[in-house]
Amino acid sequence: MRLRFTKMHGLGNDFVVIDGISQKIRLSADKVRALADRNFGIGCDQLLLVEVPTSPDVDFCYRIFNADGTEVENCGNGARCFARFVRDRRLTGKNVIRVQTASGVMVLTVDENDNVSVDMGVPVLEPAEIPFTADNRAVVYPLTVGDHDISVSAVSMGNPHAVYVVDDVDSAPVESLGPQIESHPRFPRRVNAGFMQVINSGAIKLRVYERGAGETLACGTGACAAVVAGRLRGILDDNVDVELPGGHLNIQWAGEGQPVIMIGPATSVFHGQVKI
Ligand SMILES: N[C@H](CCC[C@H](N)C(=O)O)C(=O)O
Repeated sequence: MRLRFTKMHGLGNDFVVIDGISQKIRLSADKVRALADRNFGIGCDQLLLVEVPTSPDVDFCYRIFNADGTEVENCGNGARCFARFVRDRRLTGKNVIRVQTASGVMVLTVDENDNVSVDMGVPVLEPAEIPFTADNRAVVYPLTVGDHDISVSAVSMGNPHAVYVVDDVDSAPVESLGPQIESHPRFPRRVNAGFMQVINSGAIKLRVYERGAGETLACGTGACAAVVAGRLRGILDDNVDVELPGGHLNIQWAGEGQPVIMIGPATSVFHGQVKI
C-alpha cells in the first residue's frame, strides 16, 4: 500500500503525520518503527495518526506513537502540528479545534500570527496516577539513579515526566542520566526525563530525554511539566518562557487545579508518499 504523509515539526521535535480519515491504515509497532527509522524509513521522533472523532463533542481523534513503536497518551508539540495539519489539509475550517487523545480532550486554538495555543489540561500530581512509586505526594522526591542520588519532581501531563533541576543544561548529564531515569523502576510506564535550568522566575532552559525517542530538540509536555514543577517549588511565575534546543515555548499555569496553556509554532516541511 502507498501511504500519504506530511513531515512536520514543532521546534525541531519532528513528526510523520498521517491522515487516517481518508486512508485506512492499521499501524503495528513494527510499522511505526520502520517509518520512524532515520536511515531506512522517513525518520521522526513521533508518528501522529489523525482519525475520525469517537464522540460528538470533539472534532478529531489523534493518536501518538513514539519512534520505538509505543503508543502514548499525549504530545504537546504534536498537538500544535496536528492543528496545523487539519487546517492546511482543509479537514476543518475551525480556529478552535477539540481533539481527543488517549489522555483526554484538548482544545487547540490557531491564532492570527500562526502560533497555536493548546489547553494541555490540568497536570496530575498524585504519584499513583502519574504513575510513580512513592509513599506520599511531594514537590520533590529523592531518586537514586545508578550511583547518583538526585531529586526530581514527578508530573503527568497525560504522559509521565520527571523534572531534574540542574545548574547548567548545556553541561547536564542528559546522555548518561536520561536513559537511566527513563527506565527507572519507580516509573512503571517509564518516564520522560527533563533537565531544567532556572534563568529567572520567568525563564528557564530545558533539555528532555524523551521516553521512547531519546533526547529531542523540544518537548511540549516536558515544557509544561517543568513549569509546573518550578511553580510548585516556588521558583517560577505563572507565565514562563521555556528555551529548548529547538526554540522557545510560552507556558502559562495559574496553579493547582488549573490547566496548563502552551503557545508555540508548528511547521509543515514536505508532503510525501511511502510504500508500507
Ligand atoms: N515521548 C513522549 C511523547 C511525545 C512527547 C513530546 N514530543 C511532546 O512534545 O510533548 C512520551 O513517551 O510520553
